[in-house]
Amino acid sequence: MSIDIFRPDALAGKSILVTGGGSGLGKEISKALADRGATVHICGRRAQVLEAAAREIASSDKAKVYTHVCDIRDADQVDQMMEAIWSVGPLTGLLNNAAANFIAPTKELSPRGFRAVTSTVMDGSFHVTLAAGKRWIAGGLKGSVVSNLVTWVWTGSAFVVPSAMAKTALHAMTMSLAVEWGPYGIRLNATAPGPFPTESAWEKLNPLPDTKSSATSADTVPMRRFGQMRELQSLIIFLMSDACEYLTGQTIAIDGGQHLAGPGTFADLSVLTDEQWKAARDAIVKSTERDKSQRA
Ligand SMILES: CCCCC/C=C/C(=O)SCCNC(=O)CCNC(=O)[C@H](O)C(C)(C)COP(=O)(O)OP(=O)(O)OC[C@H]1O[C@@H](n2cnc3c(N)ncnc32)[C@H](O)[C@@H]1OP(=O)(O)O
Ligand SMILES: NC(=O)C1=CN([C@@H]2O[C@H](COP(=O)(O)OP(=O)(O)OC[C@H]3O[C@@H](n4cnc5c(N)ncnc54)[C@H](OP(=O)(O)O)[C@@H]3O)[C@@H](O)[C@H]2O)C=CC1
Repeated sequence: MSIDIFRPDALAGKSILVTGGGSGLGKEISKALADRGATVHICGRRAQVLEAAAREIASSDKAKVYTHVCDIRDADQVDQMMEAIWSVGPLTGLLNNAAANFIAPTKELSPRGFRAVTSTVMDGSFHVTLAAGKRWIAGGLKGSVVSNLVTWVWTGSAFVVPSAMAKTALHAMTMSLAVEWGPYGIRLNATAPGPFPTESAWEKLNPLPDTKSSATSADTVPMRRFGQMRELQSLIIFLMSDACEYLTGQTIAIDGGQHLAGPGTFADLSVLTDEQWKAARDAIVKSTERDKSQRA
């Protein structure tokens, strides 16, 4: 079980927008931010979901939580939301967390299917980042943007191609704007979580129990377990805090090593017994001795 190393006031005075904060990881992260003293704004397309989430987030503390019905694919709606937020007070942080995804053979995707994912993940996150960034720059304010990405930004992934493409675009945005907006004191970082099961993601990525992918299995993770919410919460509290002001442009994997344990590596040998390792060594020594005996 991971421990909580943060003071209750670690984020006092911060005001953070979590897109897609009404469900899944966004809601759990919002709770952690509010618990550390941040004012939290959450947005999504479903008013009822947001209201229920706000009650949960606020109940964990005397937190200030604001809800905004906003489809981030629409830049005008995003701008109206930002005006409403700034009328309460400027943001200090933004978590790009809202996403759309589903598994599908790429050859079956229609243009609308492709855009359903990319317009949310890439366009939507860009609209929100730009709307916050230009207000920070105009006001001479610092800001911290964190985007929840995925390890496919390094590996790609079959059968979720629009998501892999759009998340990789945000990885590029993170590196690019870290440089362009660094002089204004605006930091951009990203997380690349491994499997942290949520209802919605598992419905879209794991719809058939008998054909479960290794991507959503704990067996393929070197740590042999799913991520714990506390672990992702801790990373994002840290990135949103003033503890790491020199940290920018980075995408940080938090996946128990899963993306490093691909089939092109020897990760699967971790199941070998001591006896099998001894037999392997004996076989290698034998082959080396044969090679040596043939040398001049
Ligand atoms: C190790 C684990 C890593 C996990 C990493 C990442 C995880 C995630 O990001 S999980 C996030 C999951 N959450 C969501 O997806 C929530 C939001 N999702 C949605 O709103 C819907 O599921 C949506 C993506 C389908 C978008 O909804 P909407 O904008 O209302 O779009 P439509 O229903 O009108 O559909 C548009 C278009 O897409 C086609 N389509 C939908 N589902 C599929 C599918 N399973 N396969 C192929 N195509 C699909 C649909 O047919 C429409 O196209 P047309 O038929 O051409 O009109
Ligand atoms: N769960 C996991 O294991 C992993 C998740 N991630 C990433 O973490 C993030 C959260 O995932 P998770 O919590 O599992 O998924 P959820 O589906 O629970 O969360 C997605 C959220 O985005 C919101 N959303 C979707 N489309 C829009 C839109 N157009 N405008 C505004 N809000 C929108 C949804 O609300 P509404 O439908 O009401 O609009 C929902 O609250 C995603 O970026 C995902 O890619 C990355 C790696 C692993």
